[in-house]
Amino acid sequence: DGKLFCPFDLSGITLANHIVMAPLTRNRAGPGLVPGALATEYYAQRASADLIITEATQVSEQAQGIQNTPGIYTTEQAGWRKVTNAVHARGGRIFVQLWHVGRVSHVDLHDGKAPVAPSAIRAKAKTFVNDGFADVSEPRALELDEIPGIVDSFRRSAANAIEAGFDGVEVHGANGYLLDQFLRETANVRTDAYGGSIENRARLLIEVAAAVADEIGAGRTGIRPSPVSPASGIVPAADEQPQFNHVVEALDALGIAYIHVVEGATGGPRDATPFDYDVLRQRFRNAYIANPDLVERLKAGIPLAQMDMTTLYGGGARGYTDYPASTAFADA
Ligand SMILES: C=C(C(=O)O)c1ccccc1
Repeated sequence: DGKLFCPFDLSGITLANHIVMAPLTRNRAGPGLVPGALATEYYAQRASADLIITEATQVSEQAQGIQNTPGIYTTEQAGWRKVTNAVHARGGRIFVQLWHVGRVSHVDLHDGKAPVAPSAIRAKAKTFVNDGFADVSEPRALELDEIPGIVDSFRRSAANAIEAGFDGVEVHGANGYLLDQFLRETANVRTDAYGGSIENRARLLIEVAAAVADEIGAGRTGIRPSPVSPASGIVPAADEQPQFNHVVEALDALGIAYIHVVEGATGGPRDATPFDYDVLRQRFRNAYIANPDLVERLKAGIPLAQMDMTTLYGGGARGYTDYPASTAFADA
């Protein structure tokens, strides 16, 4: 509809186009779970999207669920500043996606301690630890008095994000991770204020969103939900509409900048809708990894490079920073 390359006002932040780089886990964090040595180049190469949402970034040690994913809860992890400076130097904007995996984790990442969850219900899912796939571990239910600490870890990480130069944060409320686990009857059987009804199951997500918005401003706060996705062992209820109607209404009341909805299954088939999302998703999702200059290619109608599926997660420059920008512009 011709808006793709038109400017866009995101709560006072003027974006040059309607193209956003989606959060993409790449498992290349360095020791101390700081952004990897190549992260600055990787994100700077893709700054023309004008808004980048980083890979999921954990808000505490407890929040980690896969090897080599970065954090933003220690002083050392303020190393993100190199990334934000490089993206800003190219006129781009960048939000960090704040993540707590909850039960989608493994005891080997937590010195033998059980991962946490709304209830002690193990996900039928695998994670990647010790350089291999393994079933996620049996979680323990969070005590009621631990929940304020979870909210606070998001609040503090949001403050760290602004300190590190990010333009805002996206709270990861999707894909079967902690905040999504609380939303689901099949993962959350609590009988306290955080379970047993639509409002109670949404309480933690809304408290986190409110704390982040209070800390850094609603206009710098986004949320990612995934209403019907079965990702990470989540079993959606037969009808998730009432639950997510409530979530969206409560988030809207906070005045946050955006809601970034996963439509259909994460990385899988979309719901039966009159619009074929699959073509768009394949084109933009794959393209973003393999085409650092996606915006320019789309503008000029230059064919898109295809991504190498074997170098998505972990490793070094191959399949990360070595995708070339198109030379067609040089000839033009
Ligand atoms: C953070 C992820 C998500 O939101 O799905 C993720 C994690 C591991 C591999 C791919 C994606």
